[in-house]
Amino acid sequence: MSSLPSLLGLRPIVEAQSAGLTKSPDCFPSGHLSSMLTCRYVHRNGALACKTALAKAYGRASAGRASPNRTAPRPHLGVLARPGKLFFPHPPLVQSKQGGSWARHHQLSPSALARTRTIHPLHTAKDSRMAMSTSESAIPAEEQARLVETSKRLAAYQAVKDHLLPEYTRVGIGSGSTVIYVVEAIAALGAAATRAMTFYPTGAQSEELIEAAGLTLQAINKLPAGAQLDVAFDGADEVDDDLNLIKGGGACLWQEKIVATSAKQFVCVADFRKLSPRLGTSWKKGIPIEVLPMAAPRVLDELKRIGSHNPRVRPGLPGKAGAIVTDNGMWIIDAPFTPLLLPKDGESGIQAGNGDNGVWTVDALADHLIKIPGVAEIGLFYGSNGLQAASGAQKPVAAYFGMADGSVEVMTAAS
Ligand SMILES: O=C(CO)[C@H](O)[C@H](O)COP(=O)(O)O
Repeated sequence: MSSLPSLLGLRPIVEAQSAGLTKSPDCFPSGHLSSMLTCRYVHRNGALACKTALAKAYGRASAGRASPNRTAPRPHLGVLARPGKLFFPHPPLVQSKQGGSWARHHQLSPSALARTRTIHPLHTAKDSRMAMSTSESAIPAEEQARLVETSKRLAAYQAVKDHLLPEYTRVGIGSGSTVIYVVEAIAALGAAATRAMTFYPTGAQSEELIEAAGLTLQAINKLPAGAQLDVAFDGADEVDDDLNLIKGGGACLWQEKIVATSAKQFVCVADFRKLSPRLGTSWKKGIPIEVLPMAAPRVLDELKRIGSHNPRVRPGLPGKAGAIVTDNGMWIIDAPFTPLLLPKDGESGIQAGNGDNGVWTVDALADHLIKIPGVAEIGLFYGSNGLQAASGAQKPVAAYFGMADGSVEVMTAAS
């Protein structure tokens, strides 16, 4: 039997693009969301629908059969492939505005939904049924891991397609496993497209990625005074309804924040596991905080005082005995908190989110953490986004999520 990723068509999409297949011009608006688009891949002459074209182009039986007139089913957002449906044994917890108690749900808020559209690079009824019937027990671990990789790659290619314009010359490249696919997508554009571009890394890993892809590398401190990056791409550990992020799972958060805030547009790329109504619901390891090693004990004391549950210096094992040391010679403390509220949660008057009983809004906690002596930078990306601030925004203008059904959901910032 074909593997799920091959049914989802990841490689075919990538190969289709390099083989000259293009997206169908007849993308059509869906009935579910006004901005939702469903797209198909076709030959240049437009004669064949996606899967037929791919099977012919690559002789891959796994690309499946499709009638030329087949159109993709339109998934109902919030039902298909929500985080928690597939892989999280304990669904994310979100504070219910109505009852004031903790209620389980996976839905985006209406305002987040209104800012979300779904793109189906390649999608069949069969894929859709598979995604819907999938549960954590139904898919072997190896297949789950491949599905996640597929999702990351789909999101990366779509984000690069939408946000890397040919005239851009300065591009930020973040860190982590998803960014590998961002660099892959950029390199796939070819030397002619990227020759005039310079790429600015967020640490040792992305430096290597840029060099290995044959792209031009430049340190962020060489960005001329007053200049900005045209765009920066980076991953995230968790993304909430308002596009606040937790970052730093790979211990690169300090340089990541410098690069993100140096960009006119910061674009986040992730897989479906990262989409979360409130920060701290699915990412349970805590908020990464980069600290001066000598200050770590005092920072830990303060974190406990303000309600963090068991904050810890991140260990370097198995690779290194003792604490992890960042690219900047610092340590990382991971500080778990009760899921972080948004301003709209406070409007109900149920929770103030000012730290009482350890319950914080994202902004209030971030403002407090960054002022603790010895804290170099925090892994909360918050505040205004690139549409609201002329420069220096930490939040992305858009977050791309590769979904388990082979679609890409794009959540855009409010202006
Ligand atoms: O913030 C980061 C590293 O400091 C990464 O962007 C974040 O951890 C996501 O990583 P991945 O793409 O591997 O899931």
